[in-house]
Amino acid sequence: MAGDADSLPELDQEKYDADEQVKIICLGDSAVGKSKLMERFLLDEYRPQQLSTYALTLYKHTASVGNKTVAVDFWDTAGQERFQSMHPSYYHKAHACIMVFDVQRKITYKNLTNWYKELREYRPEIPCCVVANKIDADLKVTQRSFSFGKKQGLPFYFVSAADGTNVVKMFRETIKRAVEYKQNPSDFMDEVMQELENFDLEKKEENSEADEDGLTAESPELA
Ligand SMILES: Nc1nc2c(ncn2[C@@H]2O[C@H](COP(=O)(O)OP(=O)(O)OP(=O)(O)O)[C@@H](O)[C@H]2O)c(=O)[nH]1
Ligand SMILES: [Mg+2]
Repeated sequence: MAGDADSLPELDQEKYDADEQVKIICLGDSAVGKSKLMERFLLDEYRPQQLSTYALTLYKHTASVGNKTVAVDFWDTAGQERFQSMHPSYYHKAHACIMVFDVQRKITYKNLTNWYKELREYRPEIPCCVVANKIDADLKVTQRSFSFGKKQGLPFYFVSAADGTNVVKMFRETIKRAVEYKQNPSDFMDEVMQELENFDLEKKEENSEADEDGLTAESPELA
């Protein structure tokens, strides 16, 4: 389920037999609970102690959206200050973003501005949401209003990776928005990518139809 930088070649292998495939990234300062949220959603369990995420963890998940099977790649990385910003490949081809802060540390909320700015440099249009984590530690915070993202119309969730509040809802809605975005990209480059992907699929289908007819690319009939 979880991998690390060493298992990255896996990305190049044949993808799942899914109708759709999306990549969702997670941003936020160190220790806001990004990894715990993913663990909670994917494994539905929570281990209180963990070392900081070292480099990159890739979680693979299969979801159902409507009548479609969707293969989801969740990318999780350490948001440590020591990295300052993410490598561009982290953003590359992402279809949605989850931005997390810790309700107990104001600075992590302030830093959302920087994360958001960087996200928009690479991915100007992808759906994004703002997640206030660790509400189990102080339920009163849910009465406060956090205006970051309101102007941009970003969905906002109060969640807790520790007790699971709103975690499934937040992930499910994000997956749905990622799929919608992939199908109707508003970014020019993404439109091109989607066209190419459709073209590839059509080609594959044509080839497999030809195979069924006993024809292969080498067949003289196709020459
Ligand atoms: N009380 C409480 N603690 C939490 C919650 N989520 C995470 N934590 C704790 O916060 C710490 C950091 O969680 P991680 O998931 O490792 O944070 P991260 O954002 O992945 O951190 P990096 O990998 O360093 O970027 C851990 O000690 C968790 O146990 C939560 O919902 N409530
Ligand atoms: Mg982590």
